[in-house]
Amino acid sequence: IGWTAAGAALAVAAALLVVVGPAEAGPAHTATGHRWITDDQGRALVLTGLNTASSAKSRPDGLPWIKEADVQRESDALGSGFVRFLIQWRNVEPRPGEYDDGYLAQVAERVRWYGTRGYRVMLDLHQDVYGPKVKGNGAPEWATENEGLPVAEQGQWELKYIEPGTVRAFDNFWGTRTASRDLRAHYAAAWAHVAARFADDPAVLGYDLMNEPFGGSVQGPAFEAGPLAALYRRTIAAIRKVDHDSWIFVEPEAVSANWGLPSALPYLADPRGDGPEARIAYAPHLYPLPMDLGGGYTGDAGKWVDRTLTSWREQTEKTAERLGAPVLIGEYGLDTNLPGALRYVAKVRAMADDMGAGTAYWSNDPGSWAPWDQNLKPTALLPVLDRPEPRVIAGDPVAYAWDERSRTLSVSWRPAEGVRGDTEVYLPARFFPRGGVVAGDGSAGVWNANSRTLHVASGSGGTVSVRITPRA
Ligand SMILES: CN(C)c1ccc(C(=O)NC[C@H]2N[C@H](CO)[C@@H](O)[C@@H]2O)cc1
Repeated sequence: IGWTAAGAALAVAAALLVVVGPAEAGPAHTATGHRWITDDQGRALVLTGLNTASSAKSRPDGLPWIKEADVQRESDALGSGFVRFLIQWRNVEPRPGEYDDGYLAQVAERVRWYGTRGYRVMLDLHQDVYGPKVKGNGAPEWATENEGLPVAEQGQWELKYIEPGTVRAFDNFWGTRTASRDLRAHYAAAWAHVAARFADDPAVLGYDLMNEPFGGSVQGPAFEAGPLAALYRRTIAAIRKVDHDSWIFVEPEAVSANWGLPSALPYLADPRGDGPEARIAYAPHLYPLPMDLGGGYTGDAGKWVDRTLTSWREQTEKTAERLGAPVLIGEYGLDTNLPGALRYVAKVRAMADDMGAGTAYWSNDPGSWAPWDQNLKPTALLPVLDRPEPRVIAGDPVAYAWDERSRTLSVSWRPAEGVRGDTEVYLPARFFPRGGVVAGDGSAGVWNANSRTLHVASGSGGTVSVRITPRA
């Protein structure tokens, strides 16, 4: 059976695992007490942005299509403050043990384009289908041991993952078939080299260790709790030797977690410390398989998507709690020509707000998935992504939610010891042409027209709750 058919069965099974119910966010609440990624003033970060860029997978230079002006355009159009920036192992380590610091200098220049505009950057060592030698992207040829086994082109790109050559390359990478070369040592060392380069870069928030991990012949809990967790532990240790403070993001196996199935990823200790000192974050992707069945987000397909969202949230929060980790949805997205697509994106953003999770939409590459077309003109997706949202919250977030009907952004938090600065909320021009008015606790707010952010000071003690509406 095709991968999608098998996947559909899995996704339906996952959806049945949960009590029937919509994925609608409940009363706007976020899980207080759960972990947050914080800035150097101790404020909770609400990370919202795009994946940049799928084009890096195939370009020989391993870089995204953008120029600096495109970063400025995104900042003006979306007010986003976060980017998941794709980089390639083939460009980091073109020959075994030899690192291309010219490539990292090119990456650093693009990081600066984002950093000077207030963005935080997560570097994603990206792979799909292992690497170019097996018709994928990511790994260098010298690290691709497919032993001459074939990889036939497929109508659906995902099916290349289960071609003989690809499975063999993954098995030899993970060392689960024979005592092959320790390619995992190279992978951890490559990350240490990247981390040493960016450890002191104020714009780099952290590192996404591997995009959508795949276990080859070993799947599910045996993979996640086995070779995947072992590689993560090895890589975390290597990074922490050169970078004490950056966040380290770990992903579950893609073919289960993307679709709302459970992850068996175990707790991963951070050498920098446990509990509040740990800086390990959980970064799953969200792609409800019923969406791929062509019905978009309408009718029965829409109902199955909602069940998948409910299952996905339940499994994600279970795994994040086990890891003691904040959640960042590293990828979500779809072809916005599908029926109901924009309603789906809005629902994912509302769910992420309700979870207190960051989001990186897939992707910024011009086209039908993106907020801009091939001529860089805004698509109907842009206003759905360009929504009022906190950027930083000066304490322990209790809840935040945007209600389009009443044009009200509600934010509540508990001021916390040692947290300095204001709560800053982003107010897009389409809803707040002249900024916002604060009702409830907190100060009247100070408007920064450049960044389109309203800065709200909060008193001490108790819970601060504010409702922000457009200034007349
Ligand atoms: C069979 N396997 C292992 C598999 C199937 C499907 C996906 C996928 O859809 N991924 C979703 C998106 N993520 C990548 C980039 O990370 C995009 O190319 C996919 O659309 C991944 C793996």
